[in-house]
Amino acid sequence: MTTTTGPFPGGTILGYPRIGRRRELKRALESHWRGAIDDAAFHEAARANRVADLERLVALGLRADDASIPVEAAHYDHVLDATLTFGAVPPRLRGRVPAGLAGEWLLARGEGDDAPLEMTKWLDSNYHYLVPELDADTAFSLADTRIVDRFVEAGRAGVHGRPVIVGPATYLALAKAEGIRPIDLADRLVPAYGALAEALAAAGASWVQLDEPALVADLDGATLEELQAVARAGAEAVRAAGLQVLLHVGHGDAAGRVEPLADAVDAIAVDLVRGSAPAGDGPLVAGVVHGRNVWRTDLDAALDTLRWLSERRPTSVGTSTSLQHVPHDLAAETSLDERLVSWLAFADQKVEEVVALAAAVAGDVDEARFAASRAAVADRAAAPGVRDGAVRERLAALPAGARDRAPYAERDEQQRAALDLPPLPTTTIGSFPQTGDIRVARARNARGELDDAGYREVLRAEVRRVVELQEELGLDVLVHGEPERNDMVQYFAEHFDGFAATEHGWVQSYGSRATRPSILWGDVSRPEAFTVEWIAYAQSLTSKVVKGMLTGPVTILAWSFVRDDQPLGDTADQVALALADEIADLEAAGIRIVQVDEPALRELLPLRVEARPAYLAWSVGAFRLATAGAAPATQIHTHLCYSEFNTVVDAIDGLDADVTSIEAARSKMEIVEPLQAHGYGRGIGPGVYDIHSPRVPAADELDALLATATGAIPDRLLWVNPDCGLKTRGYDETVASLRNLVEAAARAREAVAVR
Ligand code: MET
Ligand SMILES: [Zn+2]
Repeated sequence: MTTTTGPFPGGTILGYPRIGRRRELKRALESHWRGAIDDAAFHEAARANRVADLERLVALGLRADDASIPVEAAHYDHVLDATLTFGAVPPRLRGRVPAGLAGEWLLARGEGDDAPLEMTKWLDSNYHYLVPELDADTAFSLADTRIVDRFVEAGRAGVHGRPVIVGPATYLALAKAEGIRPIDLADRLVPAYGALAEALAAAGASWVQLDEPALVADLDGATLEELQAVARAGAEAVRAAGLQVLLHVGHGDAAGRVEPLADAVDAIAVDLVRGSAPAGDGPLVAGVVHGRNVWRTDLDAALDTLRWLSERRPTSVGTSTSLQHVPHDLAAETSLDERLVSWLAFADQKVEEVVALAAAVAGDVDEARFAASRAAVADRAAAPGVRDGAVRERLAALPAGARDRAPYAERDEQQRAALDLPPLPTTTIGSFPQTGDIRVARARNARGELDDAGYREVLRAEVRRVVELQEELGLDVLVHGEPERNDMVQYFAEHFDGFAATEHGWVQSYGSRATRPSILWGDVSRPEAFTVEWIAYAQSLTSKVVKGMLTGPVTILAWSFVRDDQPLGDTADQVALALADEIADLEAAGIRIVQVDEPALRELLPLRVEARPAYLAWSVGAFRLATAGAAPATQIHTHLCYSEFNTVVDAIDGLDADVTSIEAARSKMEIVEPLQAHGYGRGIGPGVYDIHSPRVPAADELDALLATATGAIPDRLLWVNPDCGLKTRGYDETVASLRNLVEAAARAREAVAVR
């Protein structure tokens, strides 16, 4: 049993996965959206999932009676929960958001002409939250009681829990607003937190967790002093209702950022995996168990830290962030290598680590558990594959210039001669619609009902269809369509040494969507070529040039669970060399253009300004290492999407790709101006077709976007392409959209020819 070492419980977690051990919440959401279940059935399924999780946390050893257990579990998104709780209806929907689930889905998913709230990545994670939309008329009140209701529900299940909500500083820092800075709405928002706290106090709550990760990030929308002032006001409003406040920052180094708030809160939860303890002697929840990665905690090292801290201040054991970023339970994995399993901890195992550490701090050391942790740490350090001599020697022996290609002018000349493309060449980003037939064939192949030869024939037929379609549409640079890829990272992980794939390791990406990140556990290399077969087959079907298609090192790291025993940059370089081998084989097979996608380049950008130059140096360096071996006549493309790239134009230039396609349609070509200002001098394809929507872009829309592009980018550099891959779209809308795109490019070509 854990004991209390301070005014706060001895051990806690800052949040838990909400999608359900078997993705029960996903199924409930999608059934409700389909109309297969009614509101009552949805609420019952969501309730059952929440209560099962609470019971699980108690069974794992968290105390049920002292606010150790966080109570949250949003239906769709925790930022949306705050939006609904405080009635922050987007101005464009004022007076039109129905009560209950219908209103929640309207904000989350949109309906007809009403777009949903925009979706953006949560801090530096791959989780997407719904961005609050505010304006000068936004008023806040306690408009929805879900936070209180869930606390009461937990009580009925025997758990005196700790309600969790995004704090006001972070809520406003992550919001967008028309005509006003969101942070300037704090005076209106804070009293609503007070009202919520009063309702929670009336329901019997003792502690409230305010999540304020914005305090450890450098964000454009507010200064640190402003964020601190708003966070303080929020905490004071909650305390005024008689509740105790746990301020949770997590997500990086809180030292130097939260000290001024110490007197306004009752405990601070910080990330000690990525940061250090803030100064002071106030109660700390020491986040020594990593909430964002899947490695087993080194319990000895963690206990040392905890003992040192607890001699100086009241200290509880915690996770570095919510556990929502890791899968539920390692025990669900039946096909992972046993040795690898012994090095890992998913959410449930991390809860057990917290409980064991809390007991140890209180003097009750579970020797067997500590011994097992020690053995795992030692075994992992020495295991074959974790360090591969050949990979390490190759990296250590990289010649000077291993990251440099020939000067662009020389490449450009050779590529123009080799490729013979028209001005404003048209292309796509790689994937074509993943049809139901392909998915069924893949599933049947996995179950052994369709043999490998049969599966390959289904895929080859799809490649034929995609090549024929592109020829018929008149695209200039063709792709094979990526039918063989379930996922643009997992497919690479499956073909590289040093990676493992899980069976049930789902992590929520947004709403009902989850991904299954691969685990990068060892030194990475590529045993044999794996994309060449598909690209070369596509090239054999056409006289037009077919682009090879690879996923870049940064994106492979960003969308996997990555080893924590060496710098990320070293791991990225290993992946880069594996990709370089693939590029060499593509060239040898006669492929003249290779695209290396880096959609996550911006996502991994550190939250703190001071850490950004080092990140950009290694990430850009890894891309260059992957591509520098290509012959000058081979055209290297890259593709960037999912983010606002305006702030990293230098890094985009640093990639030294010959052609960069970049998401731009929804932002109306916002990126072209910074590129122009920078004097960007290589090929660029700002996306003109927003593939995130089923809408077919109309001719005049495409003409307008292309006019903006041709106005800012020299004709000889401009490419015409969609924003991103087409794999989530249907064939009908894809064909219609690409037809319009090719026609618009032809019109733009004529217009630039007469200038
Ligand atoms: C998220 S970026 C996707 C790029 C990939 N080549 C595709 O077309 O699907
Ligand atoms: Zn993309």
